[in-house]
Amino acid sequence: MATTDVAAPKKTKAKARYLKKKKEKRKQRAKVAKVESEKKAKKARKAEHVNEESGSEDDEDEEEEMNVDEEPQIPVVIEKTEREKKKEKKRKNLDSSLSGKHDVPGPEIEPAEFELDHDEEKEQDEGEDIEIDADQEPPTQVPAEDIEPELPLGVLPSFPLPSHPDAPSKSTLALQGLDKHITEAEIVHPSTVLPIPGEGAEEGGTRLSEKTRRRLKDLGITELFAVQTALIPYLIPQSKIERNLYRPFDPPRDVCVSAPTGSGKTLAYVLPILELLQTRVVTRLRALVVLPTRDLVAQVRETFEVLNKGRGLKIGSVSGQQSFAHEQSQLVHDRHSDLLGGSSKVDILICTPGRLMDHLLGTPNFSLQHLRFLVVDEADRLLAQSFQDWLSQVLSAIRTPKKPDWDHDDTLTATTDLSEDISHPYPDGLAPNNLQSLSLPSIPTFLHEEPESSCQKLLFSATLTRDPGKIAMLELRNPKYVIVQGHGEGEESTKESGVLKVMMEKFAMPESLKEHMIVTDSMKKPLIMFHLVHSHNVTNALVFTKSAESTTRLLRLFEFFEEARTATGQKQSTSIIAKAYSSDLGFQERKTILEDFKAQKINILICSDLISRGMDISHVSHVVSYDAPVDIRKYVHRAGRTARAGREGDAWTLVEEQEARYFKKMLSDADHLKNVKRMKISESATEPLVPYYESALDSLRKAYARQ
Ligand SMILES: Nc1ncnc2c1ncn2[C@@H]1O[C@H](COP(=O)(O)OP(=O)(O)OP(=O)(O)O)[C@@H](O)[C@H]1O
Repeated sequence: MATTDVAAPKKTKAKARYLKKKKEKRKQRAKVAKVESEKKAKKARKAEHVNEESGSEDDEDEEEEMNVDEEPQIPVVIEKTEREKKKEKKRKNLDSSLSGKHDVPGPEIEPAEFELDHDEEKEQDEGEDIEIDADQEPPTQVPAEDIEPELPLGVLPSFPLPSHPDAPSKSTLALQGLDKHITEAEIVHPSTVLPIPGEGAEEGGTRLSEKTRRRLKDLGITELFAVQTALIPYLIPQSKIERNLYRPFDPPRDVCVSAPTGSGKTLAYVLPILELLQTRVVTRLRALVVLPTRDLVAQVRETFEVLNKGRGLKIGSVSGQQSFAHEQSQLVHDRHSDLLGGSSKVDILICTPGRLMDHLLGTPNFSLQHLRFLVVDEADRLLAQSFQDWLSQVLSAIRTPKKPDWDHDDTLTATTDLSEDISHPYPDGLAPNNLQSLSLPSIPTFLHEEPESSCQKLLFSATLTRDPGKIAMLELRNPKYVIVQGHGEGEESTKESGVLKVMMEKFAMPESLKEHMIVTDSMKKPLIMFHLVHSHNVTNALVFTKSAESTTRLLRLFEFFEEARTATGQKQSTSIIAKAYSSDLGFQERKTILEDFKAQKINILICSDLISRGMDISHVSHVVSYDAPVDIRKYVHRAGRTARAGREGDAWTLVEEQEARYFKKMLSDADHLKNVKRMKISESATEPLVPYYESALDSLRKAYARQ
């Protein structure tokens, strides 16, 4: 008994409280004061009796005992109905079998023994109750409805069996253990804009110089978009001191940005880089922009060049598009002597991670030690690529060189021979980052702080990674998160909900995008696509397939279809010009095709996912996912090739019947299913095109048979 009492103190307390309440009610029902006094008298007599037997008992225990042993005992037993007796017996058995606490066999129970047990318990609990507020609610583990009020006295109430607590919701889990910087993210509504004041006016909060504002106006840009409103003034500090390129003892915070496709992320980093670097005196490599594909490198370089006009900063790119030796000659002045701090022909370098690694390891005097900005665009994609461990190599190359070891004679003995590794040339002693590291110990200084690299990392994506491991790899310094995120009707817009959406991969899409899915038989997919193109007069579209090979096959079928259609049936209608765009083509060929598409000499680009990320072709009115994307990130980036910069756009996805369930689940997990409407195409709608389609299939079969 003793051990069980110790093992279950809470249970005992709850029971005691229940019994106490019951007793209070009973007291209130006492109508006659006379009966009360009689009871007290009897109690006193009983107290004497008990004290003689077992030492001191308090008043309440005595009262309880009296109720059972003395006068009321017999009437209570008599008044019990058959049902109550059965219930009592059942309960005793249940209690004893569940907890073993009341080890009393049901039928042979001795009332006296039972009362004694009960009183012992009560005695203990009354003592505890002194510290507890009498009005206190019963403990949650014993809900009031579980206690049956008609239980006879002396019968312990049953307690609910232990049960599993409810599993935490997905949203609770997504927010658990999040870095505090993420929970403190700045949430910006996509409709936020900041007008750019014209020439002669104040900068109007944009922090942009007059030169830049003039250039933007020439390009037709009159206001900053949401992501730019949040980022440009933040990255261009107001005070002159803070605009210093290097602040080794007060380095800038890193920034992570999640904003929808086509929302203007590129200008959000291009403009601050150009503004801050224009004060530089000598050319050093100060900004490095890393992108996942050559096509994107070419696109971003163009944006830099357009905005750099009249500023004189030198911009370069390396992506393997030219020979390695040629790229080397574009990057550094001198590849043959060891130069302090390396040498650079460019202020800004735009590159792919693979080629960057080649130069870091193979181009003498190519150094990242003057880097002020490291931009990782399409960050989630780049972090998924290992490419010779590019990220850790880059991070180690931008770190402030370690203080050399000084021996007791004040002679310099560097711990490592820095000249050994061509990728890390001798540190430039004059670079503000390094001044402290090269100071002689004999010069007294009160500064004990180690200088830090002033390199600011800027990460961008429409589908920012939520993987804490990947984020940790970046070694971010006090990162500021900016999330451009709207909210649906009836949804509350709080910081928490914005963060939650990104963490649960509920990515924001452009508000001007209309999305549809068409569930179809796989055999009819080409016919459906041709029908969509013709019935909606689509003349500027990207059609995504799952591979370079499917791209070629679909293009050939489409060309045969157009041939058949224009040759026989609809003589008046002009043929739609389509071209393939995939990794099967060389870079120059792709470049020419892209230029023709931008010039609208080509109507439809049938492409692989090579251009599903980042490519900015403003006039794309439709995106067709001919093969349904298999993950939500791919869906977001493909669809995001249209409806850019606030323009209207349609995204259609053809879903084969057997894929429909998976596709819908993918959208539903991203809380996006409601945004994608179902489009039904009847047989009669496609019927007029069937003869051309059949003829095209026949031609394709023959063409493949010839090969
Ligand atoms: N403030 C602005 N006013 C007008 N047009 C703008 C503005 N900012 C950017 N744009 C235009 O919006 C288009 C999309 O910009 P950008 O390519 O930077 O989008 P993004 O957010 O990087 O998209 P993605 O995630 O797909 O790479 C570009 O054509 C760009 O010129």
